[in-house]
Amino acid sequence: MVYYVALLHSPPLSISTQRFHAKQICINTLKFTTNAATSSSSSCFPCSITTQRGSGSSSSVIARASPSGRDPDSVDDDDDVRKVERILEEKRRAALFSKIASGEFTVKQKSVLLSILEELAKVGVPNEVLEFLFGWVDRGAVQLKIPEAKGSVKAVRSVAFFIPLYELYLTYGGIFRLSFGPKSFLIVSDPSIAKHILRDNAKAYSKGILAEILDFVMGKGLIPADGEIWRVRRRAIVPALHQKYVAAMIGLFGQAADRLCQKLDAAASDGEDVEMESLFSRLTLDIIGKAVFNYDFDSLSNDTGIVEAVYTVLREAEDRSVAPIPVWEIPIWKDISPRLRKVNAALKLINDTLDDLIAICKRMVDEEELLFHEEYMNEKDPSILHFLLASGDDVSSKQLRDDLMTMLIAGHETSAAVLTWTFYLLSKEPRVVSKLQEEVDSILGDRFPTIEDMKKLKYTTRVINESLRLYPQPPVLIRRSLEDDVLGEYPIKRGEDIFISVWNLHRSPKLWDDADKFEPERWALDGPNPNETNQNFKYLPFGGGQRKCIGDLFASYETVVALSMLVRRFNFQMAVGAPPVEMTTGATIHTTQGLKMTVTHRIKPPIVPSLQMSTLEVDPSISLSDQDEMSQKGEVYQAQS
Ligand code: HEM
Repeated sequence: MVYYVALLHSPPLSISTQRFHAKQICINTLKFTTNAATSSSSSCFPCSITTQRGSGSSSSVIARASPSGRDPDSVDDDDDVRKVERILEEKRRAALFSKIASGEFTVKQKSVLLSILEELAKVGVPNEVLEFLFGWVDRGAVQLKIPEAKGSVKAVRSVAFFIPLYELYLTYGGIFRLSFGPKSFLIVSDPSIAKHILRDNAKAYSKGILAEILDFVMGKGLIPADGEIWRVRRRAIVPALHQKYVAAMIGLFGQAADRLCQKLDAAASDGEDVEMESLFSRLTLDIIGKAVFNYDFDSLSNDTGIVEAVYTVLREAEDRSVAPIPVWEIPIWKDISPRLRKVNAALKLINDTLDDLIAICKRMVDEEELLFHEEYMNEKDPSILHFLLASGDDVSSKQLRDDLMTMLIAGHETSAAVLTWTFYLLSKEPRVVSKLQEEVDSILGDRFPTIEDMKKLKYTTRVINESLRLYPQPPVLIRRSLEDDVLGEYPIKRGEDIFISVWNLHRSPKLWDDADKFEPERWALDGPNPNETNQNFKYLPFGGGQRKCIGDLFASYETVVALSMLVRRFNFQMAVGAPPVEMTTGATIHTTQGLKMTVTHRIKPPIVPSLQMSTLEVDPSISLSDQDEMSQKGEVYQAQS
């Protein structure tokens, strides 16, 4: 994710396996107003202890309360009653001190000073003296310190960085600090802290390191942007993904998936194994190019020019996110490094292409007579770019390019990774595949999927939901605190770099039954589609709060369409002799050596679609069997024999 993350790939973790479970109390916030020695009236009324949890902090305060609700000063003195109350009060305070001393709600990492105070309490130092000392102790000296894992991680050099973070989470809990020399990160794996950062106090956090890393390719695009630029761009872009647009995209998804099916047809017929990860990457590149700026990369059949440039830039972004030293920031390096020169040339080609597309689109908008309205969509070019230009979006072409590039990257690698890991998971669960095929056969038959089918393909959707739980893309969300804050029980300073480990949240044994098991049935078919809100931030497939993914529905439908169209037509198995499927990280989770599969036609495919794919418009209701059905069937059966 970040070049600093690569520090994880350098020196073995020397971690003390201390576990911290006790509750905290911010001792210096205790206000003991009931001092019998100084105020006879105040000592009459019992103290009630309240724990304030609103902001995530857990500071205890002692407030006075009158049991009768009467004004204390107006109470007639009754010496005996007051004596009893005083004794009770003394007892209560003594009990509280002994609880503090025992560490019941006290610090998880004690300062030396606090330890001394606790020892004094244990050996019977009078309460008055302790009260004085507790009041005198500096706040910082007794504040909770976040559990810390220090060290070096040579031992895990070859592992995707979020894997050791999981092990550390099991030892250190929902929030801990990971330090390497002077640099440190907070690792968050607790749903309520994630909710606080992403939603409740989102304004206090920026994208931090992520924005620095992605600057060369996304500039001030929606993912890295913060503050006012982000607000303005989000407001401009989100309306472009309206319902009518997403519905139109279903046709595009179907066509692109069908192109992939044709490729797989050939492979199945020739008995050739296929590398599915790269095919999914091409599928989703073709989709997002059309969907965002109406450009057909045609990467399923073409591997040069602009497609190569896109991959060069993507690889660079991923390499930078895990590089140990940011060499690209060294001025002279830019001129002498052949790799950087190649990256710059690729960026130039992409930018020039985007500029051309923007110019073409501007001309189209100028010539069309369509009035702009909420669900505006040009049927010939329903792209997001077209919507933005037609809306009169007043923005520099650099900003527009940054936004388009951001969506290209955000919507390409993520969906490809979801499909890759879904097929990997399915290869191990024939039971799930059978259920999936049964549903797809009965709902889709031989048609292209429509928007109505999206509601009906419930099990298919649950398979994607579950795949996103086990392989969240990206596995970690990055933030930096812009101001001091309190996370859970811990005060933090401005400028902290934070990783919210979605991987840990999604695989936590504390939050899920059989957390590592691929079980689409854990999501009820007739229940709501799981999201961060109804799962209370233990499930974050598309993030949450104000920076939540804008393409969530798009991506859900895209993956459901591709999955359903592929499994209704083919069976997929891991290829004999395929390299082991292991994970590595870039912006998303990749395999180390691809996902090599053997594809076979299903014995009884519903039908084999074979459409002309030149335009975007597909009448989704058209049954493929209406179109030259016999000849297509002939091809299938030939291929099978
Ligand atoms: C399965 C596919 C996808 C997954 C898993 C996914 C996941 C995510 C996640 C987790 C975030 C939040 C990042 C953060 O909080 O730091 C995000 C943000 C974003 N996604 Fe997606 N995404 C997917 C597809 C798409 C698509 C298709 C598009 C575009 C059409 C898109 C555009 C964006 C944008 C622009 C943001 C930044 C939003 C903002 O910061 O305001 N994503 N995505």
